[in-house]
Formats: sequence, C-alpha cells, structure tokens
Amino acid sequence: MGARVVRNQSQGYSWGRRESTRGPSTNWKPVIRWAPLSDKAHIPTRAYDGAAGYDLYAAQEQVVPAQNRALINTDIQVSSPPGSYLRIAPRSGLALRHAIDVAAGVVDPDYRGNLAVLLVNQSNTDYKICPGDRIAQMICERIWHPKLTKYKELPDTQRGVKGFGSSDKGQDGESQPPGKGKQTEQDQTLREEIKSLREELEKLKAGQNQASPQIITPETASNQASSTGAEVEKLQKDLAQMYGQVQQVRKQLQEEQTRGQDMLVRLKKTEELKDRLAGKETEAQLLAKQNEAGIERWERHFGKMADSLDEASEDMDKLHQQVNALREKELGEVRQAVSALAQRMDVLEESGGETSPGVQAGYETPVLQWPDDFMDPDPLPTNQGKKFNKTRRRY
Ligand SMILES: O=c1ccn([C@H]2C[C@H](O)[C@@H](COP(=O)(O)OP(=O)(O)OP(=O)(O)O)O2)c(=O)[nH]1
Repeated sequence: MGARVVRNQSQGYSWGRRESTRGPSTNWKPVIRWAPLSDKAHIPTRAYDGAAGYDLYAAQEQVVPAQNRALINTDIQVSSPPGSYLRIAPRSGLALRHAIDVAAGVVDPDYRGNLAVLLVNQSNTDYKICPGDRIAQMICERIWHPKLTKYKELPDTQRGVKGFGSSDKGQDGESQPPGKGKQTEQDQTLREEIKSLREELEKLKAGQNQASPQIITPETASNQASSTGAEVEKLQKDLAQMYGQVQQVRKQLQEEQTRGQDMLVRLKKTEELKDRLAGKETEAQLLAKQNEAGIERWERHFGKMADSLDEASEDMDKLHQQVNALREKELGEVRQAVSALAQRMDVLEESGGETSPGVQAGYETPVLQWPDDFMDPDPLPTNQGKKFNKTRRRY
C-alpha cells in the first residue's frame, strides 16, 4: 500500500500515515478540485498540453479603469492537491496588447471563496471585461511549511547586503555602499560632464564631415579645419583630465570601502567579545545562585539542629528540676527528723535526764516546716540550658 490522502478539516486534504516504507504510491495523481458557484462559471482550461497554467474565465462584465485595478470573480471554488497552492498569473497576450497585469494571486489551499482575479490596467485606456473572457491563468505550485528557527545572525556570503542592481557595473554606476553619497554625486556629475563633452565632440566631428558646399576656397576650408581641430584637441585634453579625476575619485572610494570593511570586522569582533563576557556573567550569576541555595540549606539544617538542642536542653532542665525537687524533699525530711531529734536531745540534756514539769507542761518541740525553713540562701543556677534560647529561625 502507498501513501493515503486523508480528509483534514482545517487544511482540506493532507498526507496520511504511510502503511509501507516502499515510497509514495505510483497510483496517486494530484487533482485540483473545482466547483461552480453559478451558471456563469467556466471550467479552467489549458490551451496546450504543455501549458503550465489553466486559463481562468471572467464570470461578470466589468471595466478595469485606466491606470487602476478591478477584482473580477470567476464564480468557481478551487482546492489544490496536498502540498500545493494555486497562483494566479497574468496572461502574456493581455499584458503585451493591453497592459493588463495581475496583482495578488496567492490562493491558499484552504480558501473556499469565489476565486477572484485582481486585474491591473497599466494603460491610459479603460479595458472592458466580458463574461467568458480568459483573464488570467492559474498555476499549481508545490509548497513547503518549514519550521522557522531563529538565529542571532546568519553567516556572511559573497553577496552580503548588496542588491538592487549591485552587479550592474558600468551602467548606472558601480554599486555604492551606504554613506558614500557624496562620492557618488561627484562621480555622477563628472560622468554627465564627460557625456556632454562627448556629445559636443561628436557634433563637431559631424560638422567637420558635412563640410558645407558654400565654403568654397581651400583657404577658408583649411582655416576652419584647423580651428575645429584645435577645439577637438582641447576637448580631448579636458576629457583626459576628467577621466583622471574620475579615477582618483574611484580610488578614494575603494580606500573608504576597505576602511569600512575593516571597521565592520572590528565591530563584529567586539560584539563577539561582548557576547562571551555576557556568557561569563551568566555563569557567575548561576554559581552565586547555587552558593546562595547551598548556604540557605545549611542555615536551615543548623536552625533545625539549634531547635532540637533547645528542646533537649528544656527537657534536661525539667529533669534537673525534678531531680532537685526529689533530692530536696528527701533531704528536707531527713533534716526535719534530725532537727526534731536534736531538739529533743537538747530538752533532755537541759532537764538532766528528767523531764521538767515546766517543760513537760509548756514546751512543745518546734517542728521546722518544708520548704520555707530549708531554703538554700545561695541556690545554684538551674537555667543553664537557656543559653540555647536564642531567637529561632523559621523557614
Ligand atoms: O488574487 C487572489 C488572491 C487571493 N485570493 C483569495 C484566495 C486566498 O486564499 C485569499 C486570501 O489571499 P491572501 O492570503 O493573499 O490575502 P491576505 O490579504 O493575506 O488575506 P487573508 O488575511 O485572508 O489571508 O484570497 C483570490 O481569490 N485571488
């Protein structure tokens, strides 16, 4: 199986997926589909088998005014084969005999409107179109839709920026780079002067050849010939001088062109250097950015570590406090018991081993109260962990 042509809503017809790798089908033939839009429509025709274009027919009567243009409908719809478009071109007969040309002329493959021909009348006489007149021809041309790729600049070529008759040397003057207007003007003036001198010379020569029959005497004839000869000689001298000047101007021009090209080369090099510098700058910026990101990561890491240390320190504080409280409680109880015993012993010692009736009756052993009576006058700092309590970073 070869290539398939499948219907595509936006583009009319397009190539389908090939089912074989043997290349395009030999059966497929390109077809221009056309449809009449009215009974004035005429099938496009070819006068000869080898003709490139299909003649298009006017569907209406219309005048193309002198030095003006007119849009003539053909009353047909066309659809070109896949990968092509239709171009409307002038008919050489109309162009030659009536100065009727064609403008616009690109018919997109997806256009389904009335195929119209934009005729331009370059003559000074109105041109009347009648229905059925062959007014232009339609050529089917292949098209590509390549991808557009942007570059900073394109490589130089031998032609470079020269155009618009740049190769017409010796006709209207050699091509001039921009900015050489003054030399061009000088060159032009000299050319014109040389031209007029040449013409004068030719006239004089002609005058010499058509020696008037009235000049009868050989004396007069010889006098005239010698004066004309002197004039010719002078003109030739002037001419030679002019040529010399022209050569000089040309030489200056060439020198300036060389200087201009040198400057262009230097400019290009500077631009390349600038680009390279810009590249380096971008690299440095990238590195700085990466470093910043690294630093931020480390800062986050350290922040988290500081937070964990804070928490651990708080837990330690709490434990410390709990241990202290327990220890103090136990100590307090022991101290309380010891103090009570000591007081009893004092009482016993004072009574000589007997209990005095006064003491027995009125004295009560003072009981020290916890924790107020056992407060440490110089307690140890217990908030050492707070040294981690700096402002925390939050991310
Ligand atoms: O001589 C012509 C030129 C164009 N057309 C139709 C077919 C073409 O597909 C459509 C648009 O033409 P083009 O693309 O040249 O014109 P535009 O000015 O770019 O218009 P658009 O924005 O519609 O594409 O007009 C003609 O019938 N005859």
